[in-house]
Amino acid sequence: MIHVTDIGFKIEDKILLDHIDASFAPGKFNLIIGPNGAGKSTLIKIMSGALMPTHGVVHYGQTNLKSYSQQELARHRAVLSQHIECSFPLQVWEVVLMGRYPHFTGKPTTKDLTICQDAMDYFEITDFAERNYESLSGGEKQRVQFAKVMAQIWEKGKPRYLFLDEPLTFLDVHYQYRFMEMVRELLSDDELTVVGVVHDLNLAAKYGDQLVLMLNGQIAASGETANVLTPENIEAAYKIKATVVYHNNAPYLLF
Ligand SMILES: Nc1ncnc2c1ncn2[C@@H]1O[C@H](COP(=O)(O)OP(=O)(O)OP(=O)(O)O)[C@@H](O)[C@H]1O
Repeated sequence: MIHVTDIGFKIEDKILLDHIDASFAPGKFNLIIGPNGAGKSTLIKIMSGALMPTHGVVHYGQTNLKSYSQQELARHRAVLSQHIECSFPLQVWEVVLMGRYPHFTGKPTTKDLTICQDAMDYFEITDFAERNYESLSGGEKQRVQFAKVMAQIWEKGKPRYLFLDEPLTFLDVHYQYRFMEMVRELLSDDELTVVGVVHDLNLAAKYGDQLVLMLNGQIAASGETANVLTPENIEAAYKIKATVVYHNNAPYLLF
């Protein structure tokens, strides 16, 4: 469980986040939505420990995020962001192995290598394990990054935290849905807490259990998907009229 209490963040006089209170439960697909510039990535950075808030506190379970060492944090939480460049030539399996760096010193153990193989199998990239990472397409690179971050927190039996900042960038529609399904499957482990940012409101409607709608650095609405994705909330946040229809008991938006 992640608890965010009274988080504020400002740069000089610009307030990026203002009085953010939220909780993100394990075993649920928690998604943050909101228009460009609303503060979604900034909140993800603060929750993952990449940015220090100006105000407020983040807890993983009962533990204040500030009390983790960098290495301990890296063993518990992984972050997938949209920046997927690699500055030197590596084969795909070597990129995935980077996810295990917080877990070994010197040489990877057999367990590390097995985990990398399992993660590559899970994300269906084993066929190009020996390829030069830079030769892959944008979508293929993104799948390699998924395998890397999951290899980082693969082991069950302890609380783990996964942050996904616009993970669907570069993926075609097949892999967008496939990836959301894969995260859903991973959530059968109720020690895994996932918080993701997505722009596609229909993907949020289909897969999100709990949504947080951000606007101007604040939480405009939060809770169960159907209660957040209302025409009123969508118009207030995105300045666009939407009709909500229901398909298989899930809301679907028409614009
Ligand atoms: N270093 C910075 N200096 C000044 N303003 C910043 C800085 N970093 C972010 N911002 C501003 O803070 C606001 C929130 O940015 P953030 O990236 O969190 O938004 P977002 O909701 O993730 O947006 P998007 O959907 O476009 O990715 C934006 O207006 C952005 O321009």
